[in-house]
Amino acid sequence: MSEENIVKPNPPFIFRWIILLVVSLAMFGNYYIYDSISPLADLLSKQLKFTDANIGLLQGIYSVPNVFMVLIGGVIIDKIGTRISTFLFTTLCLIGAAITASFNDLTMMAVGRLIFGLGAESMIVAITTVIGRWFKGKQLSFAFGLNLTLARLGSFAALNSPTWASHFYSTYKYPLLIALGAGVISIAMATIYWGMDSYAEKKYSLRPVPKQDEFRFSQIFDFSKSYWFVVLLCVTFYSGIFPFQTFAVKFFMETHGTSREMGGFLSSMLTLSAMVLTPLFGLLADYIGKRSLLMMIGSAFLIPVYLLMAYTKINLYIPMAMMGLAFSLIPAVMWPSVAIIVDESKLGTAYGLMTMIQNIGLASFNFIIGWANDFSGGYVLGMWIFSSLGFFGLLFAYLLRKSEISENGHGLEKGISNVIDTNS
Ligand SMILES: C[C@H](NC(=O)[C@@H](N)CCCCN)C(=O)O
Repeated sequence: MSEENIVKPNPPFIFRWIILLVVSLAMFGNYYIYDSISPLADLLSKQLKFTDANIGLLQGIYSVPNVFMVLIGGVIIDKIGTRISTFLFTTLCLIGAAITASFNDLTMMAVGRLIFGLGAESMIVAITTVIGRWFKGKQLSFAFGLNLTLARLGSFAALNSPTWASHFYSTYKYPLLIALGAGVISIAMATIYWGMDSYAEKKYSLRPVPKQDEFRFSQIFDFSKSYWFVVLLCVTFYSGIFPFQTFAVKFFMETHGTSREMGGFLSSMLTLSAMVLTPLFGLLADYIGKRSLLMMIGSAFLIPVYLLMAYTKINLYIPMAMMGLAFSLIPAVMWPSVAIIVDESKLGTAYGLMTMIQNIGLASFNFIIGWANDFSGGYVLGMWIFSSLGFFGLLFAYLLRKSEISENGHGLEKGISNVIDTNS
């Protein structure tokens, strides 16, 4: 019998979950490297005399290549496959982390962060494609939720490294070497994934990699108003979170007198709450619908938190818990909303475009806030900028709701409970 005629069995159940674990650990390393700068900010400014604008540059430059890269990253993944592309993008992350850890001048450290950024976002897209391939028609949303939880564990570990790796915080260099170690974990996992996926292709019957429409500029004009409100909310929301985290530890230390350990822990509260609550809020939204309303509530939480921290001596757990709620609620509802609003054939373009615009915001606001801190000699101006971003987020979520409850709505406000009601 020829090899083509042999009917291959489906992969065993456990194989799929091991693949998920392996690629999620690769993403753990990616998120660790991304968040390794913020707990170091005060050391960089003391030992290397970096300004806040320099620190903003180190974080913001990650996003610069992604303004172009995420769009072509999808095409590369389609062309060369998920195994090679995951390995290639992860290698870029590792090289970037190695360069950042090897130099002590701003230019070369920034080049390292740029190369890391070049690989990191496309690596996330490649891993998302892997999960889509292995879990489509199975427990896809749950698998994505677990993947994000393990990835955020990387952020959590990095932000709390001043506690569990306190001995290494005598110089900025050692924590960057730990981040390089996280990159080594990523490349090891990308290699194991390559081996497992090749083995599975020979032994088992697998779904083909789902093809997405290639990006065509004209498609942008086909997207609905609701899609654009989600994109605008995405860019304002994430610009109010990730660039805040860039300076958070230094801000807590200098303005609220916390230790570096405590500052790192407070910042990681966002990540911790998102690890636990994001899948739960996802379930809530699936059940009750009301997605734009939930995004309005999440945005409303954000507006006062920065001003509370800038002007009062409030217990920092309170604003950070409010921010943590927003950081759990909005992503849980926002990313899946795109799949409801946009036609499946354009989903790749829709997510690519959204991530591209998100990265424009992340780059700009890391630079702007760093500059604002240096210019004003404090953090109040930056906190007003963040609070305004919260206000615009609320406005876009409100406009989204208006559009969704009109006759042009896409069903964002409908949940499983409505379907049950209608059917009963
Ligand atoms: C799902 C979402 N991911 C992103 O926003 C990425 N484009 C950027 C991740 C930056 C590294 N922490 C998220 O993490 O909420």
